[in-house]
Amino acid sequence: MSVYSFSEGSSVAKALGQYVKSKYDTAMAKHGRFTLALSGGSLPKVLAEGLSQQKDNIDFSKWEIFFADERIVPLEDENSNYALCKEVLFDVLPGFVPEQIHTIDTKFLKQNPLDSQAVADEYEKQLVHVFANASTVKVPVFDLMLLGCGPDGHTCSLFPDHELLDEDVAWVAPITDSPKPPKERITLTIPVVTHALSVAFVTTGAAKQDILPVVIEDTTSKLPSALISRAHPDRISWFLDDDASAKLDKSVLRVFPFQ
Ligand SMILES: O=C(O)[C@H](O)[C@@H](O)[C@H](O)[C@H](O)COP(=O)(O)O
Repeated sequence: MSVYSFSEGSSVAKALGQYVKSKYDTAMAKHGRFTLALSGGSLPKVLAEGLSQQKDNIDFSKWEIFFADERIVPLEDENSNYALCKEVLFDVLPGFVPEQIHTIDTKFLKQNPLDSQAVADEYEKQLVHVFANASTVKVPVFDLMLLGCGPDGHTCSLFPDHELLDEDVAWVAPITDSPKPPKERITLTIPVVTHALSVAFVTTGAAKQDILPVVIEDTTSKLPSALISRAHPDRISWFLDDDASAKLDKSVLRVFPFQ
């Protein structure tokens, strides 16, 4: 596991941009496209800042984008992860192909009651379609997942002690009791997240400093972020600022290789 800490947010963004560019280069050399799963929360803005420094050397039309989790709301709703990413990323950086940005199918929102399982199943079909010829294993293999980590150790919409942590069949699952609002969401499941070739957690601010030692240093932790970090430590990077990393043992920190 590579844990990086930077003195300020702009340095986190710059490093994240360099890291994503290197994963994009590797994916392009390998299969001519870049498959990426994105979280909501604070991540999209940091990513946008980092990518704006790399944009001249990236062909965004080669990006195939899914959401690591999504709130079941209209696509233009202020709670939509897609809406947030559209505002700060897709509408700002050049070349994204709308058909390659995979949103939830909002036709289900017209139903009453809402069938969140149907939303998850349809999203899974989009994954099947995109990864049909690419995967030799029975789980999609993303080039990169960019995730957040909540102050309780959740990531995607995988929350501590939730039954979804045991899901080992579905690629996409609904959640109807999310402790972080809104309650109704879909999320990629742990098998999909842990099959990604690379996973980066991007987490800043003092509100995260108590949970990070548990997630990163406690090898028995059952918190979702810890379970994912431990599955394949060599594929995991953490991008933190010094407020977030303040209570980590300094021996876990690595020097960021691109600087
Ligand atoms: O849709 C969501 O709610 C996010 O995908 C969620 O999993 C987020 O990544 C974490 O809650 C961290 O959010 P912050 O980075 O804003 O703390």
